[in-house]
Amino acid sequence: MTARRPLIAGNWKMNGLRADGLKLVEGLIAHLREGDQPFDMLVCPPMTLVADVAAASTASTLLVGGQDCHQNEKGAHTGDTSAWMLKDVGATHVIVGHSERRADHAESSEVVKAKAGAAHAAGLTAIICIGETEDERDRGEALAVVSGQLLDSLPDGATPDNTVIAYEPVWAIGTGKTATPDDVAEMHGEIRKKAHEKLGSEANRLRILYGGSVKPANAEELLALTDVDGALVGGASLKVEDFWAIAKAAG
Ligand SMILES: O=C[C@H](O)COP(=O)(O)O
Repeated sequence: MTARRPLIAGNWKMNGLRADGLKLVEGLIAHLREGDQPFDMLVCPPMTLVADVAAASTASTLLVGGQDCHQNEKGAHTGDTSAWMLKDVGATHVIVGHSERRADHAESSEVVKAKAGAAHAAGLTAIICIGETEDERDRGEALAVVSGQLLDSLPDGATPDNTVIAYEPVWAIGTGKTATPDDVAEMHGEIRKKAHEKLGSEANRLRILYGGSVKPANAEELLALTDVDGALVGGASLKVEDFWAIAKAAG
């Protein structure tokens, strides 16, 4: 059995002015300094705060990431940010293919794959998000949709050291609904099985996070599942004590 260190990642989405973000990070760092923790903790603030949060975290174990990157290194892409720029200001990770970007910006798995490849080239770990809609689940297509997204979004050169997968059923995001532990266990098992097609036995080291209304009340049950190696948390990552309680559930 391969030991995988849990990753507890917070996606702040489009939330947080400078003072809020820095206060949140200060609270998390204070907790991290309480002692060695059996998990990695990552925050992904909005682009405006990545540099400040990274600077505030340098003397701690808190990791910092972006919420998206462009697939190119530089160029005429107004409003976009490259993986190299994130790396330059201290990020170590970047989320790609979040369902909100797939929906709001029509990002296909092909684009997500290119973004993950750019993240790797820049020296960042890509957190590739995959997940089915409620209609797809109702039609019995969840496993097929998620497997397809996984295989289509994983770039060549992906390894468990530069890639994390986040399974986020779209219908569970920000809704208070969570997939049942049985559904999550089945999906994560399937994702690992499919990952073997691309990564071979290295897939046993791949971290697969669950995301979708994770909160202190359900974290322990979800994080105890065999193939759940952490969480990608939205709303509850905006409160120090809630996010910390979720992380502690991983220990
Ligand atoms: O990236 C995080 C997910 O979209 C989950 O968000 P949520 O915890 O607010 O449901």
